[in-house]
Amino acid sequence: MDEPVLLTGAAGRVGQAILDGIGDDYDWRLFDREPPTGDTDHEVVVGDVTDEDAVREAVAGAGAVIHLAGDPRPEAPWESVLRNNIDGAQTILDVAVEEDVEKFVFASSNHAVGHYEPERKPDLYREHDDFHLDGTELPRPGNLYGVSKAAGETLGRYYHDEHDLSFVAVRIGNLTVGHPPIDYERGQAMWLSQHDCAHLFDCCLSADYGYEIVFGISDNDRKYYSLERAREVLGYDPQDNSAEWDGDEKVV
Ligand SMILES: NC(=O)C1=CN([C@@H]2O[C@H](COP(=O)(O)OP(=O)(O)OC[C@H]3O[C@@H](n4cnc5c(N)ncnc54)[C@H](O)[C@@H]3O)[C@@H](O)[C@H]2O)C=CC1
Ligand SMILES: O=C1O[C@H](COP(=O)(O)O)[C@@H](O)[C@H](O)[C@H]1O
Repeated sequence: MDEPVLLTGAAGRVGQAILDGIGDDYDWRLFDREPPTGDTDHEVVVGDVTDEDAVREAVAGAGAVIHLAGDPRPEAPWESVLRNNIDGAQTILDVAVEEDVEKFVFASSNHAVGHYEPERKPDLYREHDDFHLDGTELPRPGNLYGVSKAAGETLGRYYHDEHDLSFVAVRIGNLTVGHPPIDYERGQAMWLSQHDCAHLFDCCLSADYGYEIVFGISDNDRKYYSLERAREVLGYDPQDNSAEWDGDEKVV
């Protein structure tokens, strides 16, 4: 991609994982309401994703947007997800279309489908269980944060259908850097390693697609999210698996 890639929420955990992995591979423009704490060689715009003027400055000339900025807390209150996640997503999608952005990558979440779990857990989190979600199922959010992520996916559907924007929602599992979550079966089922995270978002920038929903997890034996669509459409080829770890030690 010749044009800059706008990375919103760049100062956060997922943003850092992406920059650590593929920071040298694109011409990045970073956007966050928090100024970067360390030195960066990348262009930086500080602003709020609900501020249309700041968003326009950030989006102008970008070929693609990875939109991470938002409230990531599963327990976040409605006021916060309404503003930061739903209004923020609509603001930047609208500007992205006006500014002729080609691809829009949206950080959705496992919590958009969290209510498939209560009656199936804990078996669902174990290798022997064969229940899988594949991204074609209806959202069943497990909390208001999940509702905001389902709303972001639906906003993307609208901007794709109405304005032909290429849109992919990545339902990120549990990004944990260094090793999978310890003593947490749900987290091990949906672990996304730092390496696989950067690779997946790289795929989202390189592949051609119309509207997609994929799951953003590593190739964990315990997984109950299918990786087929991410493999087929994006060329995602995850290298990590929480089963290869015993606590914080890699044993395979
Ligand atoms: N970390 C994870 O395992 C998962 C993350 N996600 C999603 O990925 C995205 C990034 O998550 P993390 O990096 O973990 O969160 P984080 O809290 O570490 O980073 C979010 C960044 O967005 C910025 N931000 C928040 N609201 C903003 C606003 N209104 N305007 C401008 N900047 C704003 C914050 O300053 C922060 O730097 C979020 O949308 C989250 O919902 C989804 C599933 C799992
Ligand atoms: O969407 C998110 O999901 C992960 C995993 O959820 P959890 O409830 O099993 O911890 C969470 O860690 C992350 O903060 C959140 O943004």
